[in-house]
Amino acid sequence: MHLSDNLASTVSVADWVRRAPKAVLHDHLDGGLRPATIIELARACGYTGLPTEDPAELAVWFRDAADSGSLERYLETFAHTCAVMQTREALFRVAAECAEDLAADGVVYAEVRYAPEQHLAAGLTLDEVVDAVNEGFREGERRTGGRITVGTLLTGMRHTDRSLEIAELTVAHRDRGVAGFDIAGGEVGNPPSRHLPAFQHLKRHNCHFTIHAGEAVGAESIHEAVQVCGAERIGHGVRITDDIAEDGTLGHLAAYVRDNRIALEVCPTSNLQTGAAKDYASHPIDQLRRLGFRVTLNTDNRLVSGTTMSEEFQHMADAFHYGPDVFEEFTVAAVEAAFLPLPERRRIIDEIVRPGYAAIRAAA
Ligand SMILES: O=c1[nH]cnc2c1ncn2[C@@H]1O[C@H](CO)[C@@H](O)[C@H]1O
Ligand SMILES: [Zn+2]
Repeated sequence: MHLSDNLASTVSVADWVRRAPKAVLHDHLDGGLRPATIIELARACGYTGLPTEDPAELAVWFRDAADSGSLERYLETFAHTCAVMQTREALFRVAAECAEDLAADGVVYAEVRYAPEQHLAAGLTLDEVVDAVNEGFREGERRTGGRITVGTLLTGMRHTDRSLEIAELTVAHRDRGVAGFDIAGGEVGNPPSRHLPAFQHLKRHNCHFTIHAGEAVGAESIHEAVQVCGAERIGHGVRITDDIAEDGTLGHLAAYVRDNRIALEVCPTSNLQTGAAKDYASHPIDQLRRLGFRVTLNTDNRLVSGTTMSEEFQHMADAFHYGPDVFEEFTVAAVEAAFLPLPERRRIIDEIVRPGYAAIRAAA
């Protein structure tokens, strides 16, 4: 089946869904650019590889090209976005617009990730990349009048050998806009344990990290991420269902993940595109939430997956008849699992998330 028909740009989003306060923990900076910005940046830097110079066509191109049933092909599309994100100005602009776009969608807290090593082609240093992105996010927060708080996660790529360096970069920039670390990229053949020195460095420095696992590879990848590497959250993690019997009985790994409240950063539309799930209605998110897992709902890549937080919410509302209570649960779960100091998490939940959902219920 070609999945485009299911994809987000065709969904009609209810007004309350747009207004609902949201938190996103899993959103890639280089997977969420505005199409018109890519085209302008490509002209400015002389990149001639774009498949089209029409913004609407470009948006459709990304979504369709990524809609392949394979994670590897999904990831190929990032060559175009990374190509235009090589200067201080480009990184600043993309980050500022990211904050604006998320805030306009009702997102009040975001952790946005990217791989600094993919932005060195025009001569920036790793530190300059991180500074440019952070400054862009501060500018974006300002433009939204403080309606959103954004932290970043620095991603090491699974197929390269720079993860320790990126872990060191994370520690160096912590408390200055960087909230934690992540590992991403093709999962097959690149188990997280390859990057053990990076995780050990982060642990030694009491630094937060999440790992993409259980997307293209099954439960063994999640086991490594949690038990060998020590991940606090799991990117995707949907294939934890490999360790859950038909009748809902949990195996030891699934029980460990649930009972330790290890958050799953679930991204339904992305899962449909990469073949990690068949369709929205059979997506394991509902089963996982019923079994008591700490489930969070995320975009993964707004451009590449043709989605937004509101659209992910709406797809789940359509598939599982979720109302405000379930979205409040997902949002509180996300803030509880955020790489933020506990008082700050509590403030966002008590002062923004709970009152926002109370207002939605009162208006219904
Ligand atoms: O769902 C995903 N699984 C694995 N890797 C991903 C996913 N989405 C994006 N990236 C990879 O992460 C890099 C840094 O942001 C992107 O360039 C892309 O290669
Ligand atoms: Zn991802």
